[in-house]
Amino acid sequence: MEMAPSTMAEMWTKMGSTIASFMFIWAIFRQYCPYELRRYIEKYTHTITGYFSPYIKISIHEFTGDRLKRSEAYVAVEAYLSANSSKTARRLKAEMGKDSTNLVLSMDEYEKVSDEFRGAKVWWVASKVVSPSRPMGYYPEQEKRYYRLTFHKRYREMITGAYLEHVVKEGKEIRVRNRQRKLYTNSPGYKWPSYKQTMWSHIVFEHPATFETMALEPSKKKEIIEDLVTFSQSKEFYSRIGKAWKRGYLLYGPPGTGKSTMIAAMANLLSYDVYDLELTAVKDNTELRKLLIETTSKSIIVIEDIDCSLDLTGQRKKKGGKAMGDEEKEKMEKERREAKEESNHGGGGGGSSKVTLSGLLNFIDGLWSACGGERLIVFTTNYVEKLDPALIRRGRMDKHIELSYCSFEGFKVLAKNYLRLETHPLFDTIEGLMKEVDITPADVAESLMPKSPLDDAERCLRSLIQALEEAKAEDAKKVAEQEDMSSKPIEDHGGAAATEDGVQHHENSVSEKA
Ligand SMILES: Nc1ncnc2c1ncn2[C@@H]1O[C@H](COP(=O)(O)OP(=O)(O)OP(=O)(O)O)[C@@H](O)[C@H]1O
Ligand SMILES: [Mg+2]
Repeated sequence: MEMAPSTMAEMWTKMGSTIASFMFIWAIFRQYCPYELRRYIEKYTHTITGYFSPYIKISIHEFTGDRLKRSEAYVAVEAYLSANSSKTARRLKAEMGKDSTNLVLSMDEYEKVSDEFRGAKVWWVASKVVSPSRPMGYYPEQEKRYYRLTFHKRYREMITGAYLEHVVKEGKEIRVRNRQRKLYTNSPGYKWPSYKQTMWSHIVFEHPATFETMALEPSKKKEIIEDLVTFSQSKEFYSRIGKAWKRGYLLYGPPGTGKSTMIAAMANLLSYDVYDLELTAVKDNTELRKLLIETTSKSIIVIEDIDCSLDLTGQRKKKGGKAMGDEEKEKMEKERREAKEESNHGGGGGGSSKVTLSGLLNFIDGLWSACGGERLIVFTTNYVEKLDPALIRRGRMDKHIELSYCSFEGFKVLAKNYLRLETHPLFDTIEGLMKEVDITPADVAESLMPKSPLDDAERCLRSLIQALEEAKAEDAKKVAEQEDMSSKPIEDHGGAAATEDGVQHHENSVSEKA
């Protein structure tokens, strides 16, 4: 029997208004019903519908019990769905992708997408639970995001086994492929609000340095690359020998010899993130541990100028006593540290850190340091001899790499990079001069940099020759002054002190120059 059109219309209107009233009442209920009561009702509604529904639901939460780190499963599902849902989802959100060149689409909150696996259909929903703000209103509402997977109970075994394995595996692969590498900092310049869940701030890591462009003796370069690659492929080995999967590198040498550049090259070689840890901005050992826990796998934790970051040299100073001329040296050293701190961190260090040497040692190889895995810890310093031996012993800092003045081989790499020159008649002159004086790769690079559009390769090489000749004249002047001073009997002590200062350090480096 067919219904009259007017009756049909009435019925639709009635149904529409019933649904609208129900939704209105539900909205009012959600708004004014106490949070606990609402959760209680929702819980029992789910239990009752669960008895009748043939569907199974699995939730994957962003933060699990300990709430310290995003759950790995959530992150993998997020990546999997971003790649697979952008063609079917109707509401998408866009984020900047790798190398900041493209937008990556992923499903928006409350969006539902379907997926198929070996003939079984499943549905994914991105959702969140909003917990209410605290009574004093100081902390804002907290959002707990999760993905919910729904599927028919007849596929239970396959979905909980093979399908979820497939999602996590593919999600992880997608993440590695699309990963936009990040440079993190804990510097106070980027103060985080107290309710924010992470203590690190980050920007995209875009440093172009590679080992290829680094001026370094070829055999040393090869050795470092092999060491890094072996480390990154040794997951099984580390677990077999019962050691946390991490490795410490100590980079030391005079300013401008490429320590920071090498860190960027390491990150680019292994596709790791970089955590630039500013120790003076860390309140105490507890905060240091929190920062460590929040670092992710496949990363390099860097502490630059470790000798300037903490008073890790205090014990040694007390033991050694004061030699003649030490006061002046100490003053100069203090100025150098302050200048370094300011240039590295825009003067934001503050210096009120209560991090101790033992806190730092714990950070490097305590129990907490093993969480996460696949991590490099890199320290840099200009004065390796000033660091506490405990800090840099093998096992903590496994590999000590000295970066020294530029060798002729190093110069050739720079000439190739900067001027596209493999050989030139002026190379012989440069080689001769480089044997006589020390010059940092930073100074060579600066001389080879064209200063005007008219500067051709030859002009740049001549500019380097001039810099080398000036350095040679400067050295000769210093030697003459020293000889002059040591010829006076009263200044014998001065001569002794001089063996400890920069000149001595300089000579050591010459002998090690490639
Ligand atoms: N070995 C090198 N190969 C190529 N370029 C280099 C090298 N060393 C230095 N440079 C150039 O010099 C600049 C300064 O180098 P870098 O900042 O790495 O020195 P550093 O050793 O970290 O100095 P500091 O001790 O003052 O921090 C870099 O931008 C880079 O262009
Ligand atoms: Mg540096």
